[in-house]
Amino acid sequence: MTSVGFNGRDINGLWQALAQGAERAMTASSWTESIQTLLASLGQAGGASRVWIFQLIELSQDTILQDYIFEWASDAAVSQLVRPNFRFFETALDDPVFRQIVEARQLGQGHTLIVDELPDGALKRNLQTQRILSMATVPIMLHGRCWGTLGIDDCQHGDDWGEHGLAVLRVTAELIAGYIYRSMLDSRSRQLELFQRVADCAVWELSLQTGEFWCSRAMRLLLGYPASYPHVPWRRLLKSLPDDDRRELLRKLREPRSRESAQWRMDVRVRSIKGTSKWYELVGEFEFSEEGSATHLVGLALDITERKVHEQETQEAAFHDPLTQVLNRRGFEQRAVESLAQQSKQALLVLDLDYFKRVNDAHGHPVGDQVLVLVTQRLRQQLRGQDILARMGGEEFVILLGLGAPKEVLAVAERLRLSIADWPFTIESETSTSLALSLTVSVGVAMLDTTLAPSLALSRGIARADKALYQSKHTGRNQVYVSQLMPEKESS
Ligand SMILES: Nc1nc2c(ncn2[C@@H]2O[C@H](COP(=O)(O)OP(=O)(O)OP(=O)(O)O)[C@@H](O)[C@H]2O)c(=O)[nH]1
Repeated sequence: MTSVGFNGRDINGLWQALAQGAERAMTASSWTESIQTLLASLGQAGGASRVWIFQLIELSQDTILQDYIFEWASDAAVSQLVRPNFRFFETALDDPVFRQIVEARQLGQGHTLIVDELPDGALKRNLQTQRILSMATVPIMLHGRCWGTLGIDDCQHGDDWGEHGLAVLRVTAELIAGYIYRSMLDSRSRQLELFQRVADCAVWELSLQTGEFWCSRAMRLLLGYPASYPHVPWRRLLKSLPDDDRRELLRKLREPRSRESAQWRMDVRVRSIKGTSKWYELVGEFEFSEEGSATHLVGLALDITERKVHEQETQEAAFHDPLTQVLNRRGFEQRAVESLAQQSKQALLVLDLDYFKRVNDAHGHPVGDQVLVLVTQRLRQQLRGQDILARMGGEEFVILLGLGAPKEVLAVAERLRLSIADWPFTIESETSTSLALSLTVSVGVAMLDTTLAPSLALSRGIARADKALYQSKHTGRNQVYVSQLMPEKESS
């Protein structure tokens, strides 16, 4: 290998200095210190006057705006970093040689110049003002674009740095690009973590082709993994979802996508490895290959547990009776329709306390309230898990029984009636002695026509059970009346 470059520059010495500089730069406390270390190694080994970095700020048709941001100088006398004319300095591109150099730099090309050999013009004058005899420059490329320029000035020798000299500079520029890139990533990830903390969200990315999954530290923490945990596999994440959420998620991922329907969202419950469950809103956007097929889904996971709990509480409140805690009319209708859609044989019972007004009138509304709570408890004790009990309003209750045989339905209705009538309700009072109140209930029964749509079967069933209740009330109360056990006989 050639150890000496053009005009006696020791290229091997330069490589060696670069390698040593890069090693020292690894232990530097910051990226700027790493760069400074490299520049110094290069400058000293190359016998240069200055090694510098200009950052490209803006390039237009006619001018280039740059900033002098790093420098190693062999001597304070040749240092230019602190000079005000190098702070955000704008240079016209009217010198053809300079324009050509700037344009070639954008494409990644380096240059070596001997100032005396340059044609007269702005560039030559400019370099002569700085007393430069020879120089070499290479671009620092980031993401394929020219981020800035690394240059080496020699104010003592007018030597060509040659291809070997440029090669050393190019490798140095590559190392510098690595430091800059790392520092950018570092500060971006800090910003990201901060954003995620403030917004209570995490970032994730899924490859639709390989199933490879990446999630930010914030998400690993949310899932209960230690911050240092390197990678949460997609399969493991899927396992932490309840079955129905997992099925829905996979289904939604398989839906065909186009660039016009790139947006994606879903609410899921996720169990952390500590066993706690949380709600997340996943919002994402598909990325596409050049051929137009979806390749990745990239998105945010927002913790919406509080909102979901609140929604559930609001829904609970909207579907339940606050006094007795059983379903209200709305809740009953919803649950009953769901139940009818699943189970065919069902009977409907409407129960209304007899002369309940007297309880309120004699003992006051609060006592009436206590009775309603106790009545609900007694009714519930007679029912099975799949039966649906609701308070329709006032002192009226409704029950959807998961039974179809008329005899069994009647037996339950009778049992319910007796559970109220058979023994008095004891009402404890703080101010007076406890009260024992005897009550009875009238019951109307209807078998549901399960050949009808659930909501129609239900509304017709309620109407018939109401009629039966009316009959029960007007023929003496405290009894069970059955509308007609077989719905088809109703019209006869
Ligand atoms: N304490 C209390 N009373 C209620 C509540 N809702 C309705 N009521 C009362 O229930 C009573 C119902 O009276 P009525 O409709 O005349 O019926 P009843 O006295 O039970 O007589 P029958 O049904 O004909 O046997 C009224 O006094 C209502 O004020 C409630 O939430 N709490």
